Amino acid sequence: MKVIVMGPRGKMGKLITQVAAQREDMELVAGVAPKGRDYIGTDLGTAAMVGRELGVPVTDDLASVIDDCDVIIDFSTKEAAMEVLDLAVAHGKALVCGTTGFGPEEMNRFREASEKIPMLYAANTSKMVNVMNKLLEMVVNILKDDVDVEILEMHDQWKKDAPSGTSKEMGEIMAHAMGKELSDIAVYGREGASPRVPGTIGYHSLRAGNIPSSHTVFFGGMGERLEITHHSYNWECFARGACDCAAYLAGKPAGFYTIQDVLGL
Ligand SMILES: NC(=O)C1=CN([C@@H]2O[C@H](COP(=O)(O)OP(=O)(O)OC[C@H]3O[C@@H](n4cnc5c(N)ncnc54)[C@H](O)[C@@H]3O)[C@@H](O)[C@H]2O)C=CC1
Ligand SMILES: O=C(O)C1=N[C@H](C(=O)O)C[C@H](O)C1
Repeated sequence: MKVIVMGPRGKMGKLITQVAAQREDMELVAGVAPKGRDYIGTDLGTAAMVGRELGVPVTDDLASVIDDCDVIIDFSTKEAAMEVLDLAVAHGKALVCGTTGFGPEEMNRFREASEKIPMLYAANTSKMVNVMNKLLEMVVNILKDDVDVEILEMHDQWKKDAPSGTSKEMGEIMAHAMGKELSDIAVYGREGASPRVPGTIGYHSLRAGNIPSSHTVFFGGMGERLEITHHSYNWECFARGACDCAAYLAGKPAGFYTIQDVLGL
């Protein structure tokens, strides 16, 4: 599978390049970075600190290399992601997008694109987080309105979006299990929102240091509390999952795919 990685000097792009470079089923054909970066034109292996040259460049022009690839892996920014999406559709290329921070309009654009290309969107490519999502669905199905649901997520100080894409996905899964729309029941922060309205899902975001990613869902009952938590120690689990998602798209027809499909959940 021939792969282009967006943002190969970014936190995720670098790790994805390193993981893809080790895989027998993947061949990196280019990295794409924003214009003006001093590493444009250098070898992708050097730019992404793979430990060896890969013999392919970092370019600032996706259009000039896109026909060489089978799939694009994009963990960049929500603005860049829309440009990548348009080019992937125009050139009929598969796309894995793990970027977060999108609103409903942008998510609809991914859905529309999936009529023309194999499109996989995953706000979290960790296997364990997606197992956790199944547990959350199960808890809500069993406990229903007997519990108050609050989500606390922690990330590094540089993260651009809040709440995290993962916590939005978790909220959507639980709201769906409650037969509700997340937009009708989400409460962001607690200031001005106490006492608690039953049946809502509370959101709390913490940003500090270089915390990789933590998500805890609290189910508050009477005289007891259940907490389900995922901690990542670094970003490797997400990079491995991203490459698994790309490999899953090999030979797939146009359609909207998720990491649940990849993991068979
Ligand atoms: N789905 C998942 O499991 C995960 C998703 N993420 C998401 O991935 C995104 C990126 O996260 P990080 O790597 O931490 O950010 P980062 O800021 O370290 O990296 C972003 C990269 O995108 C590049 N970029 C920006 N505009 C570009 C353009 N027009 N063309 C090419 N490259 C461009 C930047 O140069 C930078 O290298 C965020 O939205 C984050 O929430 C992060 C970790 C896991
Ligand atoms: O920015 C991150 O680091 C992460 N972003 C994703 C999110 O917004 O949920 C996934 C993971 O939490 C790491």
